[in-house]
Amino acid sequence: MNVAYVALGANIGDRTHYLRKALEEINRVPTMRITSVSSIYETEPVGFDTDAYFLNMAIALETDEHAEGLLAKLQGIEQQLDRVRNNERYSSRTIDLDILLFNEENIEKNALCIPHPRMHERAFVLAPMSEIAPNVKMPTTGRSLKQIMDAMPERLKKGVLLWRRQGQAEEFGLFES
Ligand SMILES: Nc1ncnc2c1ncn2[C@@H]1O[C@H](COP(=O)(O)OP(=O)(O)OP(=O)(O)O)[C@@H](O)[C@H]1O
Ligand SMILES: Nc1nc2c(c(=O)[nH]1)N=C(CO)CN2
Repeated sequence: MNVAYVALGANIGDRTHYLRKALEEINRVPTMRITSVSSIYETEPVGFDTDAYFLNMAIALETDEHAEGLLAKLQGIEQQLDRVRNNERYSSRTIDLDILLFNEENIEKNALCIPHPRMHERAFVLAPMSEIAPNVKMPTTGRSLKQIMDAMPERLKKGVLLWRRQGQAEEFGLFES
């Protein structure tokens, strides 16, 4: 059994619909089981210019898939949930599912880098991750996610606001503790 952490992001369309559907679709795959779900944060877009704010969250899951298999399943769910890809570096999306960590593995392939190479500099990833995995360490540096979040400059954190607290989103079902 493998343990993976996945970041979810949505900034166009009915954002909560897409987050909820992504959680449902992940849990429907027989080889994947969600074990924790963070709060949802509303976050200022980072790295590209748009007025469409994101909803971001993170989940932990157990899976029998290896990392590439998990990526393929998550990409299938992105496609099913209206994700349109274009040639731009970053663009708005109905749903984004990124693998952050997979056990304590370091993977550096063209199509798959784990830990996710930009996770340590993204408050929209670290805020939800430091709720569900505060003591989990980056296999690269040995620093815990909470340590990294706490050390992050205020200017990077200020675009990340708690939007719906963990456990208070009944319609997600999965939030029930
Ligand atoms: N850890 C990872 N999780 C998901 N995709 C990854 C990962 N590492 C590499 N990739 C590759 O990145 C490609 C682009 O993914 P995507 O379009 O979701 O990027 P993005 O979310 O826009 O940007 P970012 O990677 O900065 O979050 C995917 O096709 C996938 O092969
Ligand atoms: N706030 C926010 N900004 C982003 C996000 C995201 O999920 N949230 N994802 C990106 C590419 O993955 C680029 N910028």
